[in-house]
Amino acid sequence: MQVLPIQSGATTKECPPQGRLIVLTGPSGVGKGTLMQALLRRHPELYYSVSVTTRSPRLGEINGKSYYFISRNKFEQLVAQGEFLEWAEFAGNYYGTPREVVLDHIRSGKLVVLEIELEGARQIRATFPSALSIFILPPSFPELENRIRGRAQDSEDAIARRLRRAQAEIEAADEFDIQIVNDDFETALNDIEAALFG
Ligand SMILES: Nc1nc2c(ncn2[C@@H]2O[C@H](COP(=O)(O)OP(=O)(O)O)[C@@H](O)[C@H]2O)c(=O)[nH]1
Ligand SMILES: Nc1ncnc2c1ncn2[C@@H]1O[C@H](COP(=O)(O)OP(=O)(O)O)[C@@H](O)[C@H]1O
Repeated sequence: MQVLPIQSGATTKECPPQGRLIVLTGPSGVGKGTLMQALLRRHPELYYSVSVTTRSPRLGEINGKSYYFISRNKFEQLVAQGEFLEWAEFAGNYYGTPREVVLDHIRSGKLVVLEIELEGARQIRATFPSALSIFILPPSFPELENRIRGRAQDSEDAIARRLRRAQAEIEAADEFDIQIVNDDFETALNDIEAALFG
């Protein structure tokens, strides 16, 4: 007996585009931002959600591109108005994902990618069970410290806070759908692509 394919190409084309939320998380300094930039360069069709933060801009960061930089008062006002899909406090600053713009892009069929810390990623897992969550791991803890120091953009105090938090974050890796070790950069990038498009 001949087995026919279940779906023809024509049927697939008639389906409405399927939007999805993708979450990239992992400890500070593991390379999430660098991986995300490379991913966006290779796949301009992805929609990257620019977060809102109360942290001060680093050298070269542009308001509206890296983050929307706002005051704590303003952030708290936005929280009270329910403007965030998720938000968290990290190393003394607030970070949040704007709700409406993300939902609009998912509704219009886009793959929407978030690069956020652990607490926010947990909130997304709870509220969006269909989201794909990817946890990026460092090859080792000393290498993570090297990367944070190598970036040379944080004070000693901020580095210490990030490292303390990183240990606990790494222990949460298994809560997420996929774990990828960012040792060789190209390999890690290919692994993310495989998770998204493979
Ligand atoms: N929950 C949450 N975390 C965010 C958001 N935007 C960025 N983060 C995370 O906040 C942490 C600190 O970010 P940042 O100050 O830019 O430092 P870096 O990513 O460690 O270089 C990182 O783990 C980011 O992924 C957000 O909208 N929500
Ligand atoms: N696979 C890798 N091997 C070596 N260094 C890396 C790798 N991936 C990222 N880095 C470097 O590590 C540092 C931290 O990366 P970053 O993307 O800022 O991390 P995060 O966004 O997770 O805080 C940067 O200097 C970046 O160039």
